[in-house]
Amino acid sequence: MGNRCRLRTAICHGNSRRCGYPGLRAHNPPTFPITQRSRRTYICGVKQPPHCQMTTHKQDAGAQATQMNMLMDIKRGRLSHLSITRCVFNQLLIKSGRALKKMSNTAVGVIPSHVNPDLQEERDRASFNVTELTNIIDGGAEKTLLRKRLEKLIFSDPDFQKFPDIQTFGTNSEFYSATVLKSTKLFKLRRELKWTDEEFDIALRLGGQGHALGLQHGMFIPGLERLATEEQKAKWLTLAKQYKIIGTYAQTEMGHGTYLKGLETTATYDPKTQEFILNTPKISSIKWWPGSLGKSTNHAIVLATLVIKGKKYGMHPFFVQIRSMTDHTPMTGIKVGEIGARMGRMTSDNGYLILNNIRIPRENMLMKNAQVSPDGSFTAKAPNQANYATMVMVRVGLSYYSYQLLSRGVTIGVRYSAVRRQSKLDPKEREPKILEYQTQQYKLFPGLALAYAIFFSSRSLRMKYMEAYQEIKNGNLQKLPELHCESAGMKAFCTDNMLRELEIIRQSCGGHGYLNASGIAMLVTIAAPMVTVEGETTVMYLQVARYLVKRFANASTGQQLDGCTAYLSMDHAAYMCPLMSEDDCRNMSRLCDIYSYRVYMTVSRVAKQLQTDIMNGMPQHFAFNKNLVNLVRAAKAHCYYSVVKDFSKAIQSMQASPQTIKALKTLCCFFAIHGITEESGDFLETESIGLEQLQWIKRLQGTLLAEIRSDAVALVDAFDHHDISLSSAIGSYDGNAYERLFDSAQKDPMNKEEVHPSYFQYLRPFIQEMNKAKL
Ligand SMILES: CCCCCCCC(=O)SCCNC(=O)CCNC(=O)[C@H](O)C(C)(C)COP(=O)(O)OP(=O)(O)OC[C@H]1O[C@@H](n2cnc3c(N)ncnc32)[C@H](O)[C@@H]1OP(=O)(O)O
Ligand SMILES: Cc1cc2nc3c(=O)[nH]c(=O)nc-3n(C[C@H](O)[C@H](O)[C@H](O)COP(=O)(O)OP(=O)(O)OC[C@H]3O[C@@H](n4cnc5c(N)ncnc54)[C@H](O)[C@@H]3O)c2cc1C
Repeated sequence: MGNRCRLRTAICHGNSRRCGYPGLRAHNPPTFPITQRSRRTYICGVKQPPHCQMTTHKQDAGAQATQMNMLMDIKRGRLSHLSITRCVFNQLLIKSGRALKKMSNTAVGVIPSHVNPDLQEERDRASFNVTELTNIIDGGAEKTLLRKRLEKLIFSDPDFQKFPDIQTFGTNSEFYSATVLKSTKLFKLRRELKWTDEEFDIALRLGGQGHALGLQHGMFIPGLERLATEEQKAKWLTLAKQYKIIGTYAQTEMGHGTYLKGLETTATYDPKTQEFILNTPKISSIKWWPGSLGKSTNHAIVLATLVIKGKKYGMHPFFVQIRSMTDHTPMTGIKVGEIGARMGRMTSDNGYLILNNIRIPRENMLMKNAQVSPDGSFTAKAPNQANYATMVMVRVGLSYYSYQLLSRGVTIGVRYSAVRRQSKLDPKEREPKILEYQTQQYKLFPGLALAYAIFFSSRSLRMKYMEAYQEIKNGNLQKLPELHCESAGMKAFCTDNMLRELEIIRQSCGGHGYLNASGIAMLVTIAAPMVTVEGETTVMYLQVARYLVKRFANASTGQQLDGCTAYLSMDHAAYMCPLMSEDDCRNMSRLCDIYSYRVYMTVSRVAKQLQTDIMNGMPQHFAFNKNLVNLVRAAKAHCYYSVVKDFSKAIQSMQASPQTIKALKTLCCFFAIHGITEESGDFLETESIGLEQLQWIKRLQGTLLAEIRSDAVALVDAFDHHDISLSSAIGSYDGNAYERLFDSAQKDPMNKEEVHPSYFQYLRPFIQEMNKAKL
């Protein structure tokens, strides 16, 4: 109601005493029932003066002139569109004839075709060529063209164009249907157009959030590729790749997600029938969370503890049909469904699965790594952890996915900050863009730098993964421990920091950041589970720490280490902080040395403490638990160092113009020194830097914020996210944030009717009752 009054105030040129909101307090509410006829003449129970009663009373000349002036103001862009409702405007149209109608179309619900001048100004001042950086991110100019070609194809489809609105306003069920439609359309296009894997990957990324059938390509197909024998692949992988079957990866249970040795689902071998009998015997053993399971899939890779003649052989994968291929109903003995509403948008139909004496043929155990022969003898070709291969792949993928989410978020935050004006810096000047405030830069630029850092580091991880995967496929598991450490560490680092920065960016958008239409709120909720899925952050950091402590022990015996822990075997005895002056703080090689020393000290201290505790008689698991916080600290330090190093190396080897290199170097340096200021306690405590160096670093941080500020919009433009992928009213390429916000509000189903049914059901009787009451 208040809003309505405020709107009237705006329309009446702020004459609030005559018809507006503050005047309300001076009036008594009407003491008669409000009828359809009388409704328009009363706003908040206040009888409106004639010039505000546009549809019910004849306008006088003055009121007409007022409306005409207002329309002219709107046309010139002087009046905030937020302050005009479509309904009031329609009333104006009826009264003011064709000439006015023409003008009004440019004002309400119509998004200008030009780029917001405030954003254009930012683009004009860029110090480097944005397209060049976009090409680097895409992997070359021809890849950018390929992406754009796919964008054009996919986003010309009205169903994809509608998707952002369904995401913002649809019910869970509508959103789920839209994601099924989206997945099936992309799958069909892939077949019809014979897309390569690369083209399909790009298409999936462009498709934005929510793929009901995402697990098909996310884990089901990769699971079959990694866990099935050649014979099994010929049978099922082909069906899966042709979408003749739709599947998921069902590992987590209600009682256990992290501790895989604790899984309670059993696959008991029956040599008489040569079948496995699958059971989820207790409430805690119900499969719980698998994506696409709730409503979409008809098959699953079910991870279960193998039992032969009463003996347990650890977790193994089984190929199970869960729904009928004719009517999609659950197979006999299976109960399956959705697990319920969750935080934010449900980007997949996560499900539960109960298995009650489900018999599957012996051949349905995925036997690449271990076999059960018809008589029930068990043989393993690889350690049981080889069955974790699908998870390693997804962890690598999630690191890159963190880049995608964060780069979208920071695009929204930076563009919005360039078009939003608020408060005063110089009292004589107009209100500045909020991007001018140093504190705003401090909210946005760590996320911007992190997005680039994650991009380059996850790209490097992907390359290492491809190399190692080829060897692992051929049975050489030598690189597996390091790959596990790096993928677990990057997954934890990227998702954890990405989520933190996204929430800060959301807050940097003020009130609008809380609206779904902003796009940033949605990104935060989509990012939230990423810290949990595929290995919870702390658990993953502890896997890294375990590897670091082992490698430290190796290095202590004089072994020369290679790979990501090589620094542990370097001689650090003569370490001195390499920063001799403030200028040195821009030297990436010196900053990397500081990081390397900090990790070395953190790892060595916790490793020595563990050793002392064990030597003093503490059982190993107790000693480990007593040092968990410091172990996680060591793992985080290791990961930060790796990412700084990867980012810096990528720039060193980059073929690009000096201007682009300079912009990236500034960002990389900012990323490194930001990490030091954030954890200055650790850096000081380990004597990686001294107090004086910290002061230099903090001073430089201010300078770098100002340097990045002038290129901030160009740096986010270089990500080149399509407006449909961004789904953001405040972060679109044209920067017409207010018009898009208003336009979006008009699409809210709540605005379909002028008066909500609850008014007639509850509010009107209540108001009437209150008006009849004596006191
Ligand atoms: C877009 C969004 C898509 C989202 C999709 C999400 C899908 C999912 O979430 S699927 C479910 C994912 N589930 C998980 O990630 C479970 C997490 N838990 C685990 O991975 C394991 O239980 C873990 C790593 C914590 C512990 O492993 P576990 O074997 O039980 O015991 P642990 O004693 O720690 O390790 C034994 C050895 O295996 C090694 N190891 C552990 N994991 C791996 C691995 N993945 N690869 C290679 N080696 C491994 C350890 O380093 C250790 O080696 P060593 O003995 O030489 O030190
Ligand atoms: C959106 C979403 C999608 C998912 N999709 C799938 C899917 O497709 N397939 C599937 O199988 N699963 C899926 N999962 C499940 C997911 O993989 C698990 O939730 C995840 O692995 C974490 O396990 P948990 O829930 O058991 O957490 P828990 O392990 O119970 O974690 C709770 C807390 O305990 C702590 N903790 C646990 N163990 C240790 C330890 N050893 N040391 C120190 N601290 C510890 C953790 O740090 C955390 O703080 C999905 C989950 C979500 C949220």
